[in-house]
Amino acid sequence: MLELVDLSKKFKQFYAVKKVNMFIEEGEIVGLLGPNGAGKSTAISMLSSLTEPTEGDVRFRNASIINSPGPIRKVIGMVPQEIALYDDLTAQENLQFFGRIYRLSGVELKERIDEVLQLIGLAERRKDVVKKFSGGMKRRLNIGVALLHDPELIIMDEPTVGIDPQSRSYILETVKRLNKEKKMTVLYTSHYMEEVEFLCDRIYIMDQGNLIASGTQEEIKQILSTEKSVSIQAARWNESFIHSLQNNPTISRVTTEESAVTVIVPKETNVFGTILKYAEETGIELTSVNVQTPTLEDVFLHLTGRALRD
Ligand SMILES: Nc1ncnc2c1ncn2[C@@H]1O[C@H](COP(=O)(O)OP(=O)(O)OP(=O)(O)O)[C@@H](O)[C@H]1O
Repeated sequence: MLELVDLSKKFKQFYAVKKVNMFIEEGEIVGLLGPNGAGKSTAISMLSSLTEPTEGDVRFRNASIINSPGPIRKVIGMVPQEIALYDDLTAQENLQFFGRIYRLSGVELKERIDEVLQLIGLAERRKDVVKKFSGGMKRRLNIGVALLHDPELIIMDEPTVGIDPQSRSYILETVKRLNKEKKMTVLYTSHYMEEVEFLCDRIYIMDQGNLIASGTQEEIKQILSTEKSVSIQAARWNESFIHSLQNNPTISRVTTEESAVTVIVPKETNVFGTILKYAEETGIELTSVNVQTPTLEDVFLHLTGRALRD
């Protein structure tokens, strides 16, 4: 359906997106994962024909969109990162306003608004002004606007940032439903790996303008097939314990969080004895030591040396 070919965007001397190649097939949910500043918004702005690339091409159903963006604009629904709604209008009035921009009117517009309000779970709040809405409700209405013209392809730019868990899971379930019931193709960008793991058939991972991994979840996790990650939990940590782990040559990475320390070691290594020994030497009371199946977060850490949410 959509193909990005050696796509680049340069701002002065700085590449926000560098030679990115991607494809999206009809009916897929594709995830674009990367930390803040990775280049996700710039990439989707080019693939939806809002920004012109510096180099490369975007092909929609085998035709370049650079000089003829008409066909993609007709079928695309874009959910921007920033909420674009009128605070003093009701949910329904916002949908009417944006519906007219999509050239919908009369019975068709009314039916589309009814369907969208059901989909985003705001039918009962249709007559309330948006300024009374929670952040999550505004996000849902923002998604509703992009669904008004019944797009074939919807692009969502971090649609769950800064909202309550309930709205977040509502949005994730809605995306799944749109894909399953309406066969909508979805490109979902996020810096939350668990969202992408939950939703997506295939995933692209970007960092600093570059595509650093792509494939199904299983394929991406294969990158770590020679390593395993071990999660260590304790009530308190001390620096000597962390230093001992960092100085151990078989441990390739140590990540410290409040409640857990994670180490990456070669798959065949038995690291339990070493961890117990360090804990004893440094007076740490361990509560658990577990080998974990790798997550996309681990893969990102492995490829870049940084955590996804740094
Ligand atoms: N118009 C612009 N002029 C100059 N630099 C820009 C412009 N737009 C984006 N950038 C830079 O390009 C890089 C990629 O930004 P982009 O917004 O695409 O990242 P992102 O992955 O979407 O991250 P975020 O989640 O923070 O939006 C950033 O370093 C950003 O500062």
